[in-house]
Amino acid sequence: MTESTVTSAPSTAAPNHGLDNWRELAISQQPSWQDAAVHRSSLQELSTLPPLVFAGEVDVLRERLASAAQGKAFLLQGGDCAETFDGATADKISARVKTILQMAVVLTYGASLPVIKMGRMAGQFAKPRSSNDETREGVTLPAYRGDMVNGYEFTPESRGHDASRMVWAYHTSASTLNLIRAFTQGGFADLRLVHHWNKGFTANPAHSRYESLAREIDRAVRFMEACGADFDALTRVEFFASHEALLLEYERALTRTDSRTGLPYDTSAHFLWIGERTRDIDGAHIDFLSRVRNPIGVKLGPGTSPDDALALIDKLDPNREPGRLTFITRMGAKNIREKLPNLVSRVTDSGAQVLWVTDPMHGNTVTSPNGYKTRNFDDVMDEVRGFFEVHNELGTFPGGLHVEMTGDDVAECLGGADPIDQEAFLDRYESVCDPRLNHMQSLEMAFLVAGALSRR
Ligand SMILES: O=C[C@H](O)[C@H](O)COP(=O)(O)O
Ligand SMILES: C=C(OP(=O)(O)O)C(=O)O
Ligand SMILES: [Mn+2]
Repeated sequence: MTESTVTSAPSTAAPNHGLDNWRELAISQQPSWQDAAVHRSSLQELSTLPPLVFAGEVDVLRERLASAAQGKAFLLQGGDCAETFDGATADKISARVKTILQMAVVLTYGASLPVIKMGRMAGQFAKPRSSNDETREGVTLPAYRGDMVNGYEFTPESRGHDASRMVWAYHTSASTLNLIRAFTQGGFADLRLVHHWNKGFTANPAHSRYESLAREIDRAVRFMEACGADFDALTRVEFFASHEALLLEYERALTRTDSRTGLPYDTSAHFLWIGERTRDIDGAHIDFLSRVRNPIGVKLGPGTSPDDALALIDKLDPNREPGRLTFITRMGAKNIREKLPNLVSRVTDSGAQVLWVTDPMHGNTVTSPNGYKTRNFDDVMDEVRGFFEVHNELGTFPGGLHVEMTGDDVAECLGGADPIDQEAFLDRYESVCDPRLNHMQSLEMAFLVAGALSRR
């Protein structure tokens, strides 16, 4: 692993690589901190804390993503819509990592490709919102913007924007990442163990339609065993951390100069993405992320024109560097077959090679009749199918899946083979922002996607 130097105060770091240009540009979705002194001291503290990831790991990820862009690997990126500080417990973190590892084994089999495992974890604490405020029973307060900004509790104190939460987010990210590293390096990721967990999924009669694929995987594992495969070498996996780079002050304070290359890396995570609401081509987010060496994602909604996509490539990946840029499309099941082909064709014709990933969640959000923000499992799967159809038709690579999911038995998305109905929301809806696939729905999606990948 490579050492990165730790700069003292970011604003005085030299050379600066234009890392503060964003401060002069239009910026949206930022907090209004209530206490200037706390704001100053929090950023000062963040700028001296150790990096959360190392530049060498970030470089490895860029290589992995480059192979996914060429159809030689597949990205699985998943986790909460919004992580919470209270939710950073051993049980919840292990359940999420476990579910991602289980999904990855199924996808590896289906795709016959390495699966790059990445959590929306260890830093996914800031949320862009459609509205600045929330009204409940006649009382209006600032909207919840993620634990890095304010609390979910609906009181004026909790909803105030408190900059010390950025430091809290750093420490929660550090402890989450530490546990993820321990699990994925310490034996928890053993292929035999993960395979054993997956047997629990098909034991449920509701999942009998997935039995034949599960049996095939079982036979493959036995075949490996019979051939004398070294299972002890399969007890560790690479696992990368990612989040939306929304609060640029936080990202800036954790950006450090790599001592090997002298180049800036945002050490808050391996991979950062820019959301649909903050990808203004002349805005602050695009400018800042264009200047760090990490692989970058951009969410593309149904309103994205091919020219928008080409302009993003020019800004974020001017050298057309393999693995640098990932487009995460979130068109909605109704739009994807109409909107995606032109986008992909124009980008492909331009000679750029980006990694195409589907986020089948954010274009399919609806309100249930009993008032919960939800998604239908069938709509989510329809968008995934549309994504594969479009890429198959064009001969391009459907390179990955980006999902909001949890390892817990929550009820937030409707449907699935063992269906969740809206009545279940009353007891088991836990998300503080968008609805997530629960453990079983996540595995079901992996089985369905594995089927699609194996038919390619
Ligand atoms: O996760 C994405 C956004 O933060 C979320 O969908 C916004 O939700 P809202 O429309 O309820 O603000
Ligand atoms: C905010 C998110 O998505 P989008 O930018 O696609 O709306 C998200 O991924 O939680
Ligand atoms: Mn979300």
